[in-house]
Amino acid sequence: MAKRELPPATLAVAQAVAAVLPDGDVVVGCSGGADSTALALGAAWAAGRRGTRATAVIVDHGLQPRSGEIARQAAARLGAHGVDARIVPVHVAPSGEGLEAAAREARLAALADRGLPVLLGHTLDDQAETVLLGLLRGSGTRSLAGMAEVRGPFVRPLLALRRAETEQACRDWGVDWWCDPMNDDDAFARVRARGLLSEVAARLGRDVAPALARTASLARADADALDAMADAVETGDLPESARIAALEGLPDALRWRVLHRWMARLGVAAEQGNVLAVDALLTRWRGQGASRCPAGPFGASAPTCASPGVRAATSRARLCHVDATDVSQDLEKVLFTSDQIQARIDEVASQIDADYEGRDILLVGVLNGAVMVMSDLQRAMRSHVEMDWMAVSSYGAGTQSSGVVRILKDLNADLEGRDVIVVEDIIDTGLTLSYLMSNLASRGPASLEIMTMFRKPDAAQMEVPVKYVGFEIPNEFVVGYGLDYAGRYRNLRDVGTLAKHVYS
Ligand SMILES: O=P(O)(O)OC[C@H]1O[C@H](OP(=O)(O)OP(=O)(O)O)[C@H](O)[C@@H]1O
Ligand code: HPA
Repeated sequence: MAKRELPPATLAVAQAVAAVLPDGDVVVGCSGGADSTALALGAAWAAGRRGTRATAVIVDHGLQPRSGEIARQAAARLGAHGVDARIVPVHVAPSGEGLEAAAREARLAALADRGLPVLLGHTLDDQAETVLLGLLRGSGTRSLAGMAEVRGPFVRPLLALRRAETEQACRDWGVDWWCDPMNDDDAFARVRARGLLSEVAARLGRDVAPALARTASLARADADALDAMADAVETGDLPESARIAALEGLPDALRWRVLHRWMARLGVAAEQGNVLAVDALLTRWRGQGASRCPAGPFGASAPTCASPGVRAATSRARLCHVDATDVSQDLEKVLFTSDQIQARIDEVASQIDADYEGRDILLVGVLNGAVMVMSDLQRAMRSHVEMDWMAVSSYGAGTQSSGVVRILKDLNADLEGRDVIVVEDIIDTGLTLSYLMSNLASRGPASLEIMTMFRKPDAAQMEVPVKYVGFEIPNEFVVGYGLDYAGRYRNLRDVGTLAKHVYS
């Protein structure tokens, strides 16, 4: 058939195939539907002009009651139009990925079996559905990239054409096609996506498929470029600290890809939550401990991240496991870094030294929270200090003061005539210290003052005279540097606000 004899829709199909037709013979995957029937006819036309052969292969999955008959009818229709058509029966063994995926695997394997390029009949509408499904999967640029025009032996010449065009092309060629009832079966995600696209188009008053298909080609170009850049990141020969610095310096898009590959290689479930948890150890490490990730779907049952390779690659946090429960997810923001806290402790210690020049001081720490500040403060002081401890509790496992202060452990020291400074991690409502101060004042100290690392002025319910304050902070629940929530987070070096999802 000469080109000028082809009506517009058939010409569009034939030209689309001719534009990408590989040299030599090809196989055309054909289901008997309009898309692949038009593709087979277009390929036969284009191959004929080149003097090569296009053989339509109809894979019979044996999954529908009349599948053999349907395949024979499809072959006959093509044969009547001069297309060489073969039927290849396959056995579909259900796999963990579901029957649809297993059928697809078996089909592609059968089509590629001859070692020839394989043309597939996916259209722009299929591409739009694939992008929508990818968007809902939420795995980023790659999942928006849809189907590639060429991937391995598979070539998709019709990605720029609409389904309506392939149907029109079949009509123009005078060939009937098979309407697969599965295409209307809502049990399939793709069918539901198709319905959703029609609804979106109706609601917006415009066809959205072309925009989604354009998104696919833009996203594919971006994803290919970023993947190539991530492939080129090679930190293997660098010492650990340089390796960490090299990764830290990368933009998120590259660093996450590098971490994703590395975790996948170790058999760890490299879903984004886990990647971010590991990433936080690299880029936002503030003393949080190891992070544990479950093994990936094909990995061994236990995480393999305890290997020295894992530690070397990711962690100055001495990472030994990788986990989505990494505490960085539990913090909303860091208010004070360890360095800022230490610098402020030095200032307060100097001030106390100056105020108590020539006097011995008894520091009374309030367990448990004050352990860190007591330890750092006294080491920053030049004065002679003794220390003693009280244990009281008013918060228990919650984020609100119970208002009832209990002495869990009393002092060993006698306060009579002593210069006493009570050391606290935080004053919040003031209930704890207001109770404690009147209790301690009744024991006859020469002087009694308070040093607290943090104070929340907006939360005060009781006025407590505080001589030394590290930092005033907003009225938010904070953790780290001795401050806990339900016993956790005390060992973080920085102090940050606790994300609400942890306690709501
Ligand atoms: O000003 P307030 O509202 O009374 O809160 C301050 C108190 O709360 C915390 O103790 P917590 O009872 O939580 O025990 P902990 O030190 O063992 O964490 C903190 O260490 C203070 O002692
Ligand atoms: N964090 C931890 N413990 C506390 C707080 C806080 O904000 N306030 C009183 N105890």
